[in-house]
Amino acid sequence: MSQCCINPSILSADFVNLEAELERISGADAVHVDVMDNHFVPNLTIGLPVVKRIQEVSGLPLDAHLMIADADRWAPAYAEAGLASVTFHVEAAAAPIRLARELRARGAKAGMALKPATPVEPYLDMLPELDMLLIMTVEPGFGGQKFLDVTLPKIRRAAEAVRGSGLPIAIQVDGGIAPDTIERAAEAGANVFVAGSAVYGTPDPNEAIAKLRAQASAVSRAV
Ligand SMILES: O=C(CO)[C@@H](O)[C@H](O)COP(=O)(O)O
Repeated sequence: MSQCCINPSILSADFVNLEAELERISGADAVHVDVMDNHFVPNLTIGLPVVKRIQEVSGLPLDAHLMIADADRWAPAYAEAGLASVTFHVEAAAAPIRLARELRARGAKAGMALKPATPVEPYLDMLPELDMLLIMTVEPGFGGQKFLDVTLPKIRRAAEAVRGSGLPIAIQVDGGIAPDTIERAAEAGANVFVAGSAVYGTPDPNEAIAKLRAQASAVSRAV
């Protein structure tokens, strides 16, 4: 895949003016929605009712990243709500294969996220059950953190396994993605990039999206 996707995280948006903030990222590929429960991560954001409303007013597909405990119980409702993709954390799922199947059965793409310290190897057999692997490039919980270079070998390993499988599985990265880090992540094999502060922290979010996409796509074409 040479055309890379940029999914801005609305964690860095102004939550009081979300509808206007969505309009500022109209050039994005999808809206990345971070759901945090203050259990799985030490931060609290929004839940299903707000996500549903965002879905109603957004002209873009929604890409939900569930940083919540007991994902087996709560994630299927996000798929039921019609979101394009629903990503749960493997560390928070008792039965990840069953959960991925449930998400797909409800019409969503099934994504599985790994924290920086979680190895990918034990889960490579699961690839046929997934549409996306999210390799966290910071500890989940907060925007504005520094990209962890230590995650690059894991991105490489995941991308290599996906290529070997021949399956159309996206490799998403999330955390510290910015003009000075996106090329490293793309070179390692990522093709869907979540960016919060590097998009909303600029005067023109759509311009930031276009630049990030061009940077990543150029690297992706070259490798
Ligand atoms: O999931 C998370 C944080 O847990 C992310 O989606 C952040 O919101 C990304 O923010 P930046 O690092 O791009 O500022």
